[in-house]
Amino acid sequence: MSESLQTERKNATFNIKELTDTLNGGPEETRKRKQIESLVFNTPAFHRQDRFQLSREEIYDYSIKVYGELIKLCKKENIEIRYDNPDYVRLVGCIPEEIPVGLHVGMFSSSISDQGTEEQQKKWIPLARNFKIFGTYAQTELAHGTFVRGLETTATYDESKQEFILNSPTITSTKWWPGFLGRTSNHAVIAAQLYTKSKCYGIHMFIVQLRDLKDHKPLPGVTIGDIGDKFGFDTVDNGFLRLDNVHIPRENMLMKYAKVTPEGKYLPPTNAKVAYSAMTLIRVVLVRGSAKALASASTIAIRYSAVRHQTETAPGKEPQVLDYVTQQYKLFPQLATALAFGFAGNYMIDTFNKIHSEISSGQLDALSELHGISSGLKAYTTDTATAGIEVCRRACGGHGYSNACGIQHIYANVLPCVTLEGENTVMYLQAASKVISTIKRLEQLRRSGMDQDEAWNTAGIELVQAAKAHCHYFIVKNYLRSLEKLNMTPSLRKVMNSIALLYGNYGIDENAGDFLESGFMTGEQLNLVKAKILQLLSEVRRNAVAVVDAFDFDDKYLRSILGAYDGDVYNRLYNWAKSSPLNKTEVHSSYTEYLQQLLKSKL
Ligand SMILES: CCCCCCCCCCCCCC(=O)SCCNC(=O)CCNC(=O)[C@H](O)C(C)(C)COP(=O)(O)OP(=O)(O)OC[C@H]1O[C@@H](n2cnc3c(N)ncnc32)[C@H](O)[C@@H]1OP(=O)(O)O
Ligand SMILES: Cc1cc2nc3c(=O)[nH]c(=O)nc-3n(C[C@H](O)[C@H](O)[C@H](O)COP(=O)(O)OP(=O)(O)OC[C@H]3O[C@@H](n4cnc5c(N)ncnc54)[C@H](O)[C@@H]3O)c2cc1C
Repeated sequence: MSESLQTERKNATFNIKELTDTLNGGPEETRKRKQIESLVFNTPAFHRQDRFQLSREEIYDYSIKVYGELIKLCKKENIEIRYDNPDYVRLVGCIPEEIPVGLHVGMFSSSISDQGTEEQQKKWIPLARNFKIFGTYAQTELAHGTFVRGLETTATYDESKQEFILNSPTITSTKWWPGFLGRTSNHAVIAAQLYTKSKCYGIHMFIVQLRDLKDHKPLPGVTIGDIGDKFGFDTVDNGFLRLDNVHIPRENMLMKYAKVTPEGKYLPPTNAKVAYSAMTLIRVVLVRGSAKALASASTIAIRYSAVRHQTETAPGKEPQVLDYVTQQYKLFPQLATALAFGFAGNYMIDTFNKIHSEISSGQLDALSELHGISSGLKAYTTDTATAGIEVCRRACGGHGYSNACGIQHIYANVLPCVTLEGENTVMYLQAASKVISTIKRLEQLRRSGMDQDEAWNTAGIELVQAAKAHCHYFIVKNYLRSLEKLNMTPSLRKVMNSIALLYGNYGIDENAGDFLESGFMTGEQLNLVKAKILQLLSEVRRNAVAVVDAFDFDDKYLRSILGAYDGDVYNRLYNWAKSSPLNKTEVHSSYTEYLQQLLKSKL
């Protein structure tokens, strides 16, 4: 165990276990989490030491193996795989890979349970829940992701056969990006333009079988595959799909809200946007996901900064890099943000559960409110977490660039979240129709003769800024309210208050221009904010390692040499280097193939 980390832990002014329990929702919740986690951490099949040295094909193979192991484990332990089962959420939450179960449960099955009739649910949900079928959510196309109404895939009703016929009429209508579509899924919920009696009724969802259940071969009319290598998400076979006259029974259109009768009559839903429910669920989940990702990266960078000593500041004294105020100014706001987003994530899950049960019972009034807040917070938290994770990586210096750091993987998997489930600018704009002050500006533009679309586009930058400011304000308010409600010992409360104040003051400092421009604060007041931040950084310094310890990430989850609990960074780094595939033999084969020739040549 690193002496530096031991000292940090000894010097903490609060009880680490108390904070872990507080963040988990009580000691009993911590116990349940640890019990579930031990199932994963004690099953060797979930872990590969050489994970970061595998080829793309091997990584995909590994992710499917993990998927299978997870399903077996759930069956053995009697854990029902559904997104609203806390034990399942705990279990899947300690697997640090993207595996197909997320989309299968979170988008494929949830679309059916939210938008399917009782009969459809009776037929499909047991098949999905028992993994007799593997599903994904195929909406995005080559030419249209954001503009859902512009999708080109068609589902045309043929009343003589009571079937829908699905087609990708153009290259641009090829489904593109859906996760686990390329090689894994045999079914998909597909978004397509519904046609009946020669009239288009817009986007609706259809369950389509894509592959044979016996040999997994694509069914007639289905052309399907992986879209190729990406920045990250290397476990995922994001796919392409073309449909050529694929027939499905009428009953495969999800018909809880919108319906097509056997005779081909279209019956509209009370709110067409109810068809977007799966996207809303994942946007909500991503708020908590951002918090967890930033907490993981903060843990690695803060532990490493306590172990790392650099630059002799007095004879024989090389301080821990965590003692430099500049390092604290990089890292402690990330720690504070992770906590703030954690509370925002809890708020979103509670709000989602409340509104979701209203929607299930047919009351759709709060759908738009849920959409506004989930869009804004999804964008704000994924944007901020992505930037914060990179700050953590850079704070690890040179070793931060090695895959041994562990932050790269976190970054690569959070990065697409600023695009998937709604590109963030577009999501901010969805949240901005909800911010009162921007309406004034829009009215001004309208009075100057612009039409609604023109005015909206012209005010776009301000609208996005307003949405960001609103999300930030909401998160600060929710953070302070959540702390007030928690039952904590005075020593823990003191630490948590300092971190919350740091979050608030740092936010003002970062956006100082806006506060000055609006006349809300003077330069003198901003100087007070800066002084307060310095004071708070020194308060947080003493407890920083203990706070990240309280997140309680297992080393098997973090997979970081720089951020492991024992801080034995240098021995581990040396062993990591020795295990590099390039070091397998004493002399690499390229020597005899090329270098030796060069040495022998008479150039
Ligand atoms: C962090 C670490 C985690 C790691 C891994 C996680 C893995 C995750 C895996 C996930 C894999 C990724 C999986 C994927 O990526 S799945 C694909 C995700 N795709 C998208 O998210 C597409 C984004 N685009 C849209 O959602 C729509 O097209 C938007 C919203 C832009 C416009 O829409 P549309 O073109 O239809 O517009 P309209 O003009 O007809 O209507 C506008 C009106 O509609 C209201 N409205 C709009 N939407 C909703 C809604 N949902 N609930 C309630 N209401 C809604 C809106 O407020 C407005 O209301 P009002 O103002 O008129 O009253
Ligand atoms: C890793 C990953 C996984 C994915 N998984 C799935 C999946 O499982 N299923 C699925 O169906 N899809 C999936 N997607 C697709 C994803 O949902 C879309 O890529 C996303 O919704 C963005 O759409 P787009 O690609 O069309 O971006 P575009 O809309 O083309 O964005 C390009 C630029 O245009 C801007 N822009 C677009 N419209 C507007 C506007 N109205 N106002 C202002 N600016 C605008 C954007 O801000 C952005 O800067 C996935 C994508 C990725 C990267």
